[in-house]
Amino acid sequence: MEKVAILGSTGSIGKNTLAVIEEHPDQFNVVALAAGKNVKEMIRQVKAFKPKLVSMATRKAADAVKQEVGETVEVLWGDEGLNAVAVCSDSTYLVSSLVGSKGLAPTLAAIRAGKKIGLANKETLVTAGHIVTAEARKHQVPLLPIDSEHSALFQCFNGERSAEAERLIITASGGAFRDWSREELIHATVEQALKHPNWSMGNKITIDSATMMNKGFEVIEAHWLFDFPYGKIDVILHPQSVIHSMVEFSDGAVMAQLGTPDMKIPIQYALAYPRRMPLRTKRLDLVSLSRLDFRALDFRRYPCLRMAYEAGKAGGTMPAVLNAANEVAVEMFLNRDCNFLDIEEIVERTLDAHQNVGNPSLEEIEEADRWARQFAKNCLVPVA
Ligand SMILES: NC(=O)C1=CN([C@@H]2O[C@H](COP(=O)(O)OP(=O)(O)OC[C@H]3O[C@@H](n4cnc5c(N)ncnc54)[C@H](OP(=O)(O)O)[C@@H]3O)[C@@H](O)[C@H]2O)C=CC1
Ligand SMILES: CC(=O)[C@@H](O)[C@H](O)COP(=O)(O)O
Ligand SMILES: [Mn+2]
Repeated sequence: MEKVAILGSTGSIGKNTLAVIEEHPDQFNVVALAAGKNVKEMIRQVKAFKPKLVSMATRKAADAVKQEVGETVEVLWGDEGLNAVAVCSDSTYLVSSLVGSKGLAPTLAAIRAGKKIGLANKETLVTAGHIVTAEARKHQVPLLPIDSEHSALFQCFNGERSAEAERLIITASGGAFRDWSREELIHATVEQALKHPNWSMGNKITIDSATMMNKGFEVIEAHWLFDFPYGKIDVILHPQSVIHSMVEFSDGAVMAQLGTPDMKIPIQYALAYPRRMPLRTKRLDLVSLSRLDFRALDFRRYPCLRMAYEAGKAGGTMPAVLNAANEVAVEMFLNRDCNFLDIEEIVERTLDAHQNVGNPSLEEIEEADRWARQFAKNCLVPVA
C-alpha cells in the first residue's frame, strides 16, 4: 500500500491524482493533502479520502476547513503546513503538484525525508535542478515524472541504456495560438489563451502553453531528469498531442509513447511504477485519427522557447529568474494588467537585467526569485 500525500490537491493534477487513487483503493491511501484557498473542494476531499493532515494557504481557509471536518483531522496553514504535509511521517509518496516555484521548498523537504516523489511541479527542476537532483541521488529517492512528455521519455527509456540515447524529441501542441501570426497575437485575450486545443489544465500552465514557455520549462526539466545536454534536446510541433515525446537511440531507432491526452495515465504510471495497472480511460483510436502531423518550431515565433534554452544553457540563477519573471507576467496577463505579448517582453527584460550567479545555493536561488519578481512587476512601467 502506497501512502500518498498531495501538494495542490484541489488543482487539475491534484484532482486527477485523487481520481486515480479512487480507482485503486487497495493500492493507494491518502494520508495528507495541501491546497491554497479552495475550501469547498478541500472539505469534499477530506470527507471522501479521510486524510489525517490537511493544510491550506491561509489561516482563514484553514479555519473554514477545520469547522467542517472535525477534530480527527489536523488542519495547518501557510508554508509550515505545506512542509508538514510534504514530510508527513505517515506517507511513503509525495505527489508534488503545486503551481509555481512555491513547490520547490516542500518538494526538497520531502526528498530529504526520503519520500518517493511524483513530480508534476516542473518549476522545482527549472529553478533548482542541480540541487534537487543531487539531493534525490543522496537520499536515494526516485523522481518519477508526471509531466506527460517526461513520463513519455521515462517510458521510452525503460529497459534501455540511457548512454545509448542520442536525442530527446519533445512534442509541443502549439497551445491556443498555434495557428496565429505574431501580428494577431497583439490582440490575444485571456479567454482565447485559456482555450488549450487538447488538454484541460490549470490556468497558469495553459498560458505557458500558449507562449511556449511551458515547452521551454520542459526542455530544462528533461535536461535535469535525464542528464541530457541542451544540444541534444529538440522540440517539434505536433498538433494532436498523441505522441507525448520520443527518444532517438544510437542505432537510429526511435521510441515513442502514445496515448489520449489524459493526465491520469502518466499520474498512475508514476504512482504505480514499475507496475502498470488497469485504468478507465478513453482508448487511442489511430484509425479514426487517421493522421499525425509534425512541424519544425521557429524560435522567432516563440521567443519564450528561445529564452528558456538560453537560460537553461547559462545555468546558475538564470532559470530561476526566467521562471519568476514568467510567473509575474502570466499573473499580470490573467489579471488583465498586460497584453499577451508583454509576457515575453517582461521575461526578456528581467533576464537581460539579471547578474547571473553560478552554482547557486538554495538561498541564492530564493534571492534571485525575489529580485526577479520585484523587477518584473515594474519593468514595463515607463520611466518619467
Ligand atoms: N494540469 C496539468 O495537466 C499539468 C500540470 N503540470 C504542472 O503541475 C503543476 C500543477 O498544475 P495544475 O494542477 O494545472 O495547477 P492548478 O492551478 O490547477 O492547481 C494548483 C494547485 O496549487 C494550489 N496552490 C496554489 N497556490 C498555493 C499556495 N500558496 N499554497 C498552497 N497551495 C497552493 C492550488 O490550490 P487552490 O486551488 O485551493 O487555491 C491548487 O491545488 C504545475 O507546476 C504545472 O506546470 C504538468 C503537466 C501537466
Ligand atoms: C499535459 C502536459 O504535460 C502539459 O504540459 C502539456 O504538454 C501542455 O501541452 P503543450 O505545452 O504541448 O501545449
Ligand atoms: Mn507537459
